[in-house]
Amino acid sequence: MTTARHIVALLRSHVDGDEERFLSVATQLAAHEARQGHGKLAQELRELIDAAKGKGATVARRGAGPVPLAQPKGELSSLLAARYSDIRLISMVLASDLHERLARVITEHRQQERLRARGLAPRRKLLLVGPPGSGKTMTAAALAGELKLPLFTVLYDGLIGKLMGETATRLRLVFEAIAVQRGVYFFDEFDAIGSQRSGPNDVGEIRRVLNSFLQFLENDDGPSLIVAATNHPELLDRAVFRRFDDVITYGLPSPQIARGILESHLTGFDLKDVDWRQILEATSGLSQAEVSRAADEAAKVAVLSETDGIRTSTLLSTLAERRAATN
Ligand SMILES: Nc1ncnc2c1ncn2[C@@H]1O[C@H](COP(=O)(O)OP(=O)(O)OP(=O)(O)O)[C@@H](O)[C@H]1O
Repeated sequence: MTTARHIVALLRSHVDGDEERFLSVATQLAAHEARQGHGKLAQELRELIDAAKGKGATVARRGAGPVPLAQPKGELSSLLAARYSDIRLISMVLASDLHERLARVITEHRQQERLRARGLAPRRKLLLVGPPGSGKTMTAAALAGELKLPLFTVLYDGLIGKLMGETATRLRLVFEAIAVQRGVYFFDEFDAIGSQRSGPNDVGEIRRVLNSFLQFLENDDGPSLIVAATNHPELLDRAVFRRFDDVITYGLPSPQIARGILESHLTGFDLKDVDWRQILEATSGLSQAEVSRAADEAAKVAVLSETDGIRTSTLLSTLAERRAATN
């Protein structure tokens, strides 16, 4: 191939976005120049090709694939449970303001290098507050799923020690992991840290654990997301709220959200006979989790009666069952 032909082939592979072909033609060009006795030029081309290959691999690692999941080892294995999540934000039925806040966290995380380059910090320490079953855990999983990051759930049984100072030492281990292994770290029932219900009944020790947590949280400047969730914000020290980049409040579902959850769980079933006014009245006071469960139960009834149609009476009874179960 002549050099002009090489240039045509290079441009064509560039236009087609065919990087492999682009690098292969560039390698042929380097060999061609070497044969012509242009050793220095050939060497320069080879170095550029090697650099381009390395860059391509880094981009592929960062952009496309999920961040590799290193299972916690040694003492960490009793402190963190690791998994991948395939939940996406779109799997959640959310009020638009809540959706926007979570989407903003995702965007800021994806663009964190751009933000950091201008001295700006992405939102990465979140406190989720709301009643049981309102979607806090699902949110942590959706953030991990969207960002292709492993989800690490902090295991309190392992974390909370009986001996003085033990909990703070283990917390340090968790924060060391947060700094080195990129992921979404989820502290569910966050009030367990520093509340009377958990550690030894020594108020001084409880205070120390909370202070350690706040100190570690403040010092952390790594690439991981830290998500804490609580059903009991009233148990949290006021100082805690300030240390998070965002405090996001969850509530019970509005009738519109409840309908969205029912419809999404009953995709593929015929809902034309459903009396939504009655159904939505019956969802009042139930959590997102209970509404989801009721939808799944109604789906099972339909499948087992070999029908695609969901009846109002079935949904009313599965919703009533969930209400009875929560009371
Ligand atoms: N916004 C939502 N959209 C769709 N389904 C939801 C939503 N929120 C919750 N769910 C359903 O409810 C289930 C339980 O929710 P989740 O575990 O996230 O609640 P939680 O707030 O973490 O509860 P807890 O405080 O008891 O841990 C989810 O697995 C999902 O099926």
